Order: sequence, then structure tokens, then C-alpha cells
Amino acid sequence: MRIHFTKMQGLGNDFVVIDAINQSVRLDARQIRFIADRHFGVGCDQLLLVESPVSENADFKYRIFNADGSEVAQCGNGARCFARFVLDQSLTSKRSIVVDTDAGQLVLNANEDGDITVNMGVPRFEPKQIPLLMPEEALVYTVFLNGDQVTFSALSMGNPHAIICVEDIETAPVSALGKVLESHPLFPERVNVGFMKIMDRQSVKLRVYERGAAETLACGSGACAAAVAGIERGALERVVSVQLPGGSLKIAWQGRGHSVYMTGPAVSVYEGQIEL
Ligand SMILES: N[C@@H](CCC[C@H](N)C(=O)O)C(=O)O
Repeated sequence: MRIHFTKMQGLGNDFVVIDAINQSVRLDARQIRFIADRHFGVGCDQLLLVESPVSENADFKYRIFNADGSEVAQCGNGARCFARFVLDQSLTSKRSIVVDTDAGQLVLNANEDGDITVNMGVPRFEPKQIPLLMPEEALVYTVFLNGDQVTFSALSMGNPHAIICVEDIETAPVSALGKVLESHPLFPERVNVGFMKIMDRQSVKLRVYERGAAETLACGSGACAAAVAGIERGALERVVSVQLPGGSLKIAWQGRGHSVYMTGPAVSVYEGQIEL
């Protein structure tokens, strides 16, 4: 099977995006791991499949797979790249696009300046919704790992996130601690682990160890989760600039019960074909 794909990136979080409307595509986890492999395949953090919508009021459905082959429900940078893809490929001429995802419907707006704004949905805090095996909701949770106390916020942006506040973002133990927490039994579906340094009330620095992909240059849902956690802790205003290794996102959240809005770039890098 020969598949046509587009290589894309949002702040260096990179994607292989495949039109599964105009080509017949069925991929198993082994094939996804092969495509995502940076030495033997194309290389990407996530693979996105663009499909026909399942609900009447949606324009498309898109599915998200991590580099390890696992299918997941939410991807912030992926949502912006998906919007850029359907516009660039002339699959739609709408500037406001409704898309079905496994985390519910998202609305994406293509702005005049080329950036994309995504309504990322309402964050969930109840442990069962994250999911997190804790008896009740708390502002911060504590766990002991190899004798060290680790304190984190936890919430769902349609996918699970733990956010740890750090003093020094450069030396934060992203790989070591991120890997351990990602697969900790407290998180039955694993977790994305963000390390956040609060710079001032409107800006943070963030590095994310992503579930199924290790540390990436940016994580859009992680940026939303970090901003929400900081706002919940009373440390941040309602509009936050999140600086990731690959660039910055603007995150806006009016508080509990409201959607989170994420604005940032999405770029097509090249197109190609791969034989599976
Ligand atoms: N890079 C993404 C998140 C991709 C999914 C995540 N690794 C998960 O398993 O939930 C983003 O930009 O949000």
C-alpha cells in the first residue's frame, strides 16, 4: 500500500497527516510506529488521520495516534495542523471548521494572520474523568517516587495531564521524572507530564513529556492544561503566554465550566509518499 502524506509541524511538535477521505487507508499500530520512526520511517510525534465526519453538523473527523501507535483523543498542535491541512488541500473553504474527535467536537478558526484558534473544550478536574486514582479532587496531589515527594496538579483536556511547578525549567527532570510519572499506576491510562516555570502572572515556560511520544518541542493540550492549573492555583491571569521549546502559544480561559482557547501557528513542511 502506497500512502500520500503531508509532513507538518506546530511549534516543532511534528505530524504525519494523511487524507483518509480521498485514499483508502487502514493502519495498524505496527505500521504507525514504522511511519513515526525517525530512522526507518518518516518520523513524527503523532500521526493524524483526516476522515469524513460522523455527526451531521461536523465538517470532518480526525483521529490522533502517538508515535508508539496508541490512539488518543486530544492533540492541541495537531488540531491546528489539521485545520491548516484541510484548508491547504482545499478540502474545505470554511474559515470556521467543526471537527469530530474522540474527545468531542472541536471548533477551529483560521485567523487573518495565519494563526489558528482552537476551542479546546472544557477542562475536567474530577479524578475519575482524568483518570487519576485518587479518592477526591484536590488542587494539588502528592506522590512519593523513590523517596522523593512530587507535587502536581492534574486535569483532563480531553486527554490526561499532570503539571509540576519547577524553579528551573532548563534543569527540570523532564525525561527521568516524566517517564516514571507517565506510566505510574495512579494514572490507569498513562499521563502527559508538564514541567512549568511561572515567569509572571501572564507567562510561563513549559516542557512536556508526552504520553506515547516522550519529550516534544511543544504540546498544545499540555499548554492549555498548564495555564488552567496556574489559573486554578491563583498564580496566573486568564490570558497566558506559554513558552515552549518550539515557540509560544496564547491560552485563554475564563474559569470553571468554560472552554479553553488556544491560538498558535501550524505549518506544512513537505508532501511525500510511503510504501507500507
Ligand atoms: N502533542 C499533542 C498531544 C498528543 C497526545 C498526547 N501525547 C496524549 O497521549 O494524550 C498536543 O499538542 O496536544
